[in-house]
Amino acid sequence: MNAIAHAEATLAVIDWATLDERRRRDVLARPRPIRDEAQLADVRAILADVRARGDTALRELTLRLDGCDLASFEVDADEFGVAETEIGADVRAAMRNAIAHVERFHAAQVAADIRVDTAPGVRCEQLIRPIGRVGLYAPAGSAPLPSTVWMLAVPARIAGCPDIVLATPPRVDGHADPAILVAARLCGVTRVLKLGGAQAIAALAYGTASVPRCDKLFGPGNAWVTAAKLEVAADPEGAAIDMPAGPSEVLVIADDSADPTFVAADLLAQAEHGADSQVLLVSPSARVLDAVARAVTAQVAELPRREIARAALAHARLIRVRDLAEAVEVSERYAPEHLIVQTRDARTLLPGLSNAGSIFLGAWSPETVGDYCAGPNHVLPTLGFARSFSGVGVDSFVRRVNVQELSAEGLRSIGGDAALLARTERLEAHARAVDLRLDAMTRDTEAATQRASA
Ligand SMILES: NC(=O)c1ccc[n+]([C@@H]2O[C@H](COP(=O)([O-])OP(=O)(O)OC[C@H]3O[C@@H](n4cnc5c(N)ncnc54)[C@H](O)[C@@H]3O)[C@@H](O)[C@H]2O)c1
Ligand SMILES: N[C@H](CO)Cc1c[nH]c[nH+]1
Ligand SMILES: [Zn+2]
Repeated sequence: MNAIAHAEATLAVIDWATLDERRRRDVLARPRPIRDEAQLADVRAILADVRARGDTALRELTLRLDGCDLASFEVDADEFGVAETEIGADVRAAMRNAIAHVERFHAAQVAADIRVDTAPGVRCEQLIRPIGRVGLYAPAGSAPLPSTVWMLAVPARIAGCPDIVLATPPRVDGHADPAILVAARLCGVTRVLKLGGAQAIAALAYGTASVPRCDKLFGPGNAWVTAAKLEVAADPEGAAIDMPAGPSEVLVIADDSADPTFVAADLLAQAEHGADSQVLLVSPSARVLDAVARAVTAQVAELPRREIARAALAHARLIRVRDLAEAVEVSERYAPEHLIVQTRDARTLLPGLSNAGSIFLGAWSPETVGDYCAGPNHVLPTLGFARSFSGVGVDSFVRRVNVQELSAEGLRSIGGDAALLARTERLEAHARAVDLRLDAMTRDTEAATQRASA
């Protein structure tokens, strides 16, 4: 192990070849997003309180956890108006550009209804129907994230969701972050509630006198938000959720052609999100690993959020592998939220990569552009869920409704199979629902034959 120690942070290079299987598992392990049973108990108490006492509980929790006493959670026209004056024309223009790119990418995701005759007279359809009311969450604890507003609201609107509600934590002065409000307006979201944490999720999932109950909840958040989302998703009376989202993650694969200052900057971009951000560099080049470690240590000192970034760097992993094929293996095994490939011909690695929320190819594709304005979504699976979940997209906001319409000919052709298969499962009532109809058809045919011959 080659350690580059500095006063602020120690970035140690781990040699993958020297690790046994158990150590490899430990190196790639993530901390549990929910700290312990006590934190889970807190979240459950908040959910139960909001269910039992509605707005009164919300008001008390908002005072205790966000430090402000709100008579109403809803952002009114005046507050939207003030927000507009606080955000410069340049920022608004950049938001408009970002929203346009995100719209362009997501518009291409729209799926069409399908209609297939699987056998003569057996018409099968799949209709795409938007979810009725969706609840979006834009984090604003340690840093307000207006970009999350367009990443959620744009696909919701493209999907055709008729009712979009946004929740975001209030500041101690009782106002919502102005950039979040401007972003909401630009996306056509007019209902914004100043609620944060588990209490926001409880209100959106169960409804209160002033918060409408939503069918599905979307968006990232801290451990309280994530735990609350998982709880309401497991409750049949709660709400569906997009995915379990945890702290931000980046894994960079770099070869000896990579610019260490670019790689360091990309690692720090995720590290500054939170002390629990997951930051990994995998490279076959000892020189690059050492140079990146030095560049990280130099760059972090210049950052306003350096203490947060340093806390995340304390558990960053710099892994030396045999070659790029082994780097791909490590990345596939880790399944990062973001994967950055800074190698000579980055695209050649793409066929071997599938366990990642979002992939950034080449030196000119910083992850930052994906966070804001390239077009794809930034609400992505973390915690290894990139193995089985996709990021948010238009399909997250719709349901596929199946339709089947059979003619008599259609039922004649497949009804016998259905009845036989039902009896194989010992489900007699299922079989009879078919047989009754086939018998009726036979009787009708016989009656028609008799009439014709009379
Ligand atoms: N995976 C993704 O796609 C993605 C995208 C963007 C952000 N993120 C992550 O989202 C997270 C945002 O977290 P945040 O904290 O900045 O904002 P947040 O809005 O998620 O949480 C703030 C709220 O947490 C609640 N809270 C704080 N301390 C509490 C306590 N002790 N008990 C109960 N509730 C408490 C408060 O009500 C507060 O309103 C970060 O971890 C970031 O990495 C993930
Ligand atoms: N990187 C975050 C997702 O992990 C998204 C984000 C928003 N703003 C900046 N970054
Ligand atoms: Zn980010």
